Amino acid sequence: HSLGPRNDEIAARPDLTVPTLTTVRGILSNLEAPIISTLVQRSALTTNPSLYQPSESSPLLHYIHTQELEAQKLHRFDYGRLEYPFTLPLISPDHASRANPFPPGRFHQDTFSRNANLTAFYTTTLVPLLASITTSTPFFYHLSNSTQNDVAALTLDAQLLALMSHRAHIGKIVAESKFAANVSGYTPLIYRRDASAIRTLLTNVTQEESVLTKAQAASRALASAWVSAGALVPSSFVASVQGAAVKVFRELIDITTQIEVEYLLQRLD
Ligand SMILES: C=C(O[C@@H]1C=C(C(=O)O)C=C[C@H]1O)C(=O)O
Repeated sequence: HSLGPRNDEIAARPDLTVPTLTTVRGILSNLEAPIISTLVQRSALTTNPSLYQPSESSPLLHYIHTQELEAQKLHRFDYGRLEYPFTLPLISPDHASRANPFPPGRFHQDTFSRNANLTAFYTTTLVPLLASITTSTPFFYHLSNSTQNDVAALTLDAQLLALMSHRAHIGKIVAESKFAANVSGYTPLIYRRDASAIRTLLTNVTQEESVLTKAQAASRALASAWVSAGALVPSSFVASVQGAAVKVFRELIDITTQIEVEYLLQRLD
């Protein structure tokens, strides 16, 4: 696909207009509860470190691959869905032409996914944190009293990674919406391929801080709700989940920012 989409593929691609930044921020905010809920559920299971070697042949990525083959048939990764697979080839990029122009505000598919960074963060940073939450009574009960529930954990890992990936790749529409609101500011930087100036122009530290503050409050609320609901979790559960949630959102902000920059570098292709 290095030559870009085939003509029939282009014809099949809708002209998708992105929402304004305020609406996109609401879309990002709407993903915080599901990400943190899944993190809370996952934190109440034990962790088998052998599933998470940082390699493409890890049981984690193998499990995700089997799910993605089915998901693809159900159109999970179609154009404009902002869901990008971890183990399958990526959708081909858009190229502007006279017959197929991309005015500001129209979504323009690029060639980037940052899923590899997410799995690296997950296996090297998040899994050790999850493993340190010593749950002696995971919610799947086996008569053998084994605390190992590999499939239950992997199912939640796959769900959590898909949600995190979706959140980060919404950076593409954040970027389009910022571009449409400031075409004359971004255009020369894109032509100069000045990634660091683009990053400076799109970064909003106040917004980032508000995302982190909300993640901290939401993780306290959701983890505490598990305790009130009767979950047999250690006394450190709420604090541990909060610590993990803040790490997750700090990483998501960084990866979202990278995705925004990369999207803009290809915006005029
Ligand atoms: C998503 C935005 O862009 C950047 C990334 C942020 C994030 O991932 O939440 C927050 C602020 C910006 O630095 C935004 O401005 O809302």
